[in-house]
Amino acid sequence: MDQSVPLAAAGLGKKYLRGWALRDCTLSVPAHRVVALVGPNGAGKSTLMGLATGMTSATAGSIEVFGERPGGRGVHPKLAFLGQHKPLYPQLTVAETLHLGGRMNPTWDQHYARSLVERAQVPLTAKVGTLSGGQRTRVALALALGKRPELVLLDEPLADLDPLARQQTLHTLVQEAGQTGITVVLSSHVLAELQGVCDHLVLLNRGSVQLDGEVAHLLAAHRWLVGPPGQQPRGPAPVVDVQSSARGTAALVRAAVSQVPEGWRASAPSLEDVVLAYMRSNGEGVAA
Ligand SMILES: Nc1ncnc2c1ncn2[C@@H]1O[C@H](COP(=O)(O)OP(=O)(O)OP(=O)(O)O)[C@@H](O)[C@H]1O
Repeated sequence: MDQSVPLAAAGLGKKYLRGWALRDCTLSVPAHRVVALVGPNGAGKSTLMGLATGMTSATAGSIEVFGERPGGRGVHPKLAFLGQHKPLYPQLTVAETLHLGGRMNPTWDQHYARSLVERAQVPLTAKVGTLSGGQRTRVALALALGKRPELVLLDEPLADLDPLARQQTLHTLVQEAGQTGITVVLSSHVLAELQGVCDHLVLLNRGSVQLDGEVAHLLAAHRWLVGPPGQQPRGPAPVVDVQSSARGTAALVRAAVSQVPEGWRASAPSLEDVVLAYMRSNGEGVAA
């Protein structure tokens, strides 16, 4: 029971009738970080968030939010969750929605919630049902953050936004996280936009944790090697994934800069390169 750790799981498993959605997951989300939760469709990201909020219960192992097991008293008071389907009433105005948020949350900060929608230029008098997808997301985000949580779980909150709205919403989120010190866990399939936004990464694959660490450490621990076609890089560096074509071979390896095999060129991978290589290795890549 460590109350300073926003989210921790040990041997966590969730089994549905069709099989295990999560299996033997052990992870610890550090405080004051923006954490990317990534993985292919069906990897177990939403299931993990459902377990953290107490919406569903574990079949095996344990999960704790600030040292407490979810369930019983409802969502932990320090936790806010925003799911793929934003829980907004279309017939209410934005101002009424925020008012309702205040009635439902004892820790509500009306001034802050209002400033978030105003900064996003969402009209307070507009009915929620008339807003664009992007505007609705900003209202839902204000509802989540207005509760002044210490941990926010966002399950693909940007999925229905255009690229500019995604960028602006992410920017707001990171800015708020930096200023308030909250921990944000954000699931997303758009890997390219996570670099520079997230400082910690958890990759789920087939219900298990495949990568879990600081983004800077993960990037420093991998190299992208390009070499002759039809060859594998030789040397001590463990290979995560290799892709070959008539033009050459590209491999992601776990290695420091100095360990470059002869005939190969090394470069720094992007976060997207690293995540995709581990996803392609289908759970069999070398764990970082
Ligand atoms: N209520 C449920 N009943 C039965 N199986 C479920 C249920 N919810 C999820 N699953 C299964 O559990 C697995 C993990 O699903 P989950 O929604 O957690 O994955 P995800 O990583 O969030 O996927 P996506 O990226 O597609 O949203 C999938 O195989 C899914 O079919």
